[in-house]
Amino acid sequence: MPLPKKIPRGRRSSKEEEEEKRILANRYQVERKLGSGNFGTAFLVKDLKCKDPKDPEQWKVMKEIPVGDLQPDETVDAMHEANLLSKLDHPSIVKFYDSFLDGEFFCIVTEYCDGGDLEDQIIKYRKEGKALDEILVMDWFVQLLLAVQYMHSRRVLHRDLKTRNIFLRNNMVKIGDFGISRILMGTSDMASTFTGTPYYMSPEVLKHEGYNSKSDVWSIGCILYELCALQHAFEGQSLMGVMYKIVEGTSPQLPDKYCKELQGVLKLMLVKEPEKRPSATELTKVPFVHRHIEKLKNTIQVKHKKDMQEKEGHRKEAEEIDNLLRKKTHLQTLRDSEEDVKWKNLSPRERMRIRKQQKADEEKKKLEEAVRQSYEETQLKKDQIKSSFLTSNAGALLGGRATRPNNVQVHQLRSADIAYNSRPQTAPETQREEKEEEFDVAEAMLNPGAQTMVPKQLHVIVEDERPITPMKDKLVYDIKNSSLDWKDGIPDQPAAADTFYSQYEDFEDLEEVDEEIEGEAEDEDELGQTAEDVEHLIGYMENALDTTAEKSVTFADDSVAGAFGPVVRDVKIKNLRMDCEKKLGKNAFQKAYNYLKSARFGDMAGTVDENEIIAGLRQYVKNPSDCFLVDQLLFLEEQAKVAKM
Ligand SMILES: Nc1ncnc2c1ncn2[C@@H]1O[C@H](COP(=O)(O)OP(=O)(O)OP(=O)(O)O)[C@@H](O)[C@H]1O
Repeated sequence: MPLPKKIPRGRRSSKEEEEEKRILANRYQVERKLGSGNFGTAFLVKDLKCKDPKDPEQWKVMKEIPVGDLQPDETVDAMHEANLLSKLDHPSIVKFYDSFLDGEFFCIVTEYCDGGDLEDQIIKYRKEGKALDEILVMDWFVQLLLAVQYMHSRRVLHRDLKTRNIFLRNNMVKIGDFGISRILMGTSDMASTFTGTPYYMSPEVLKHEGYNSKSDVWSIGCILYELCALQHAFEGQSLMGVMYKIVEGTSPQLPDKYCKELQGVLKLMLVKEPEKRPSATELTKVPFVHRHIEKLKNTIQVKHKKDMQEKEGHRKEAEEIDNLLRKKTHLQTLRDSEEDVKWKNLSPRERMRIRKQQKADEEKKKLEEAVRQSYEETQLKKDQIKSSFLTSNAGALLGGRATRPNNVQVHQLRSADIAYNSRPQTAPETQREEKEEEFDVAEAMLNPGAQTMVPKQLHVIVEDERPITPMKDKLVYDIKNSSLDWKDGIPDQPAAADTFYSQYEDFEDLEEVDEEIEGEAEDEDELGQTAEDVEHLIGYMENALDTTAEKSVTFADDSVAGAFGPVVRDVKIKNLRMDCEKKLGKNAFQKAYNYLKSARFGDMAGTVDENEIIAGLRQYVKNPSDCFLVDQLLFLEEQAKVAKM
């Protein structure tokens, strides 16, 4: 998984930078703000408990929800609910990790999904003028259905399913905020209708008939429609218009591109009466859905098997490299300690011999350097001789004898190879031949008479007053035998380790190999995480395909008092008011608000129809549909008033 993108420093306010330094619960370091929702603010955080800086699981989401100044005993229910949620685990549900109180905030820590949400996808497709492929729609829908089935079988309702709450991670969909509304709002009837956007609300919820498991099914029906049509299932110019369509309107039609069976599934999910609407489990038994679960299971299984084989291949390769490196280190250690032991076991005579050879090694280096320098100087001299000879004796060379320069001596040595053999190894063979050729010409110029007398195999070193001594000659001979490799306790040919090292010629150094292995391990981690999810999903699909599975029942939440309810609701109302002011401007907002309040709940209530209300709003705002949020605000304020009575 790619690490979360960083916002460039310049684009962050100093407050945001300050935010980034915060560490909560001694564990979560705020990285950046992701956005604000109905209840609070979401942040990307780094889990400091994850020690591996490359572990993608270190990135989590923390939602900070203002809940006011509560006594610890007032939060017991919420904490208990949160604890239960953290025990649930499904590959298509955003994992709930942790929760804690931090001052006046209730904090929830969940899995981070880096692939955006379904609303983003819908907007993207709409902008590009494209439609989502039916198979992709069904792949996502099946995952959503199985996730809802899982939660419902544990008697947990979502209450706020919408495309903005469904995330993508590693090409799998994941539902966020499952069970959160129960923690925050409890399960009172008041809470049942208290959600943000109305587009996914079921008729029974809008009619205050209570929220139950079928209400979640309605919401995924709306999501299914939106994925196909790229617009809400129930649209309207005003909140009331949307609500009216949900309660009274007909079921929307999918675009022709999608098959009749899919249209049939949608129709089942958008049945107005919850008792006639199928449960998530019943939907998995609808032949079209059942077949798709089977198809998806097979596709995932084949791909998973291939991924696993590839992973196994990578793992084996990484293991081999790892083993070889271990052997290499081990061998080196052994070799070092062997040398220690063997050194101790040597006789004084042998030790003396080795010391001598070590000394010879050092001398060898010195001599090599001296020979190299001498060689270079000689070449330089020859060049000088050649050019001065050619300029000053050109005539003589052409017609008679050349003059020999005074400061040059020529030494002919029987131990001929020495000069070249002890030359630095880097001198290429061709260069060597060229030099020999050059030398012969120079020699001919220096000593034309001797030219035929110099045997071809003899090499001559030209030195500036520095003859090679017998002592040096002897050292050069010693160099050839100065290897310090071991065999049977005495220096010998290169050890097996060198042959072993040669396998690593491709690697610049050990660090590079380590990085390579680390990289493989990282891929493996990511695959490991995905693989786990995939295996779980296959398991859930197998269960869903089991026709003997029990039939599910409709249920509503068990009664839980939402301790945070009143505060959370007030925060939501405050935020909504701010959003309205921002959208319409303070002045226009206030006028539209007063007018709508009177039309919905005041003097005008029941005397004007929806068209008249829209026409009335035109006095204050250019686009009456911009007052959608104002309607929502009024609706929430009314609920809060009733709740306080
Ligand atoms: N698990 C997650 N992984 C990645 N991004 C997330 C996650 N949860 C939330 N976000 C992002 O954080 C931002 C705020 O999310 P939040 O859920 O608080 O509000 P919302 O979804 O916009 O509205 P609502 O409160 O109605 O759910 C959004 O941009 C959302 O995409």
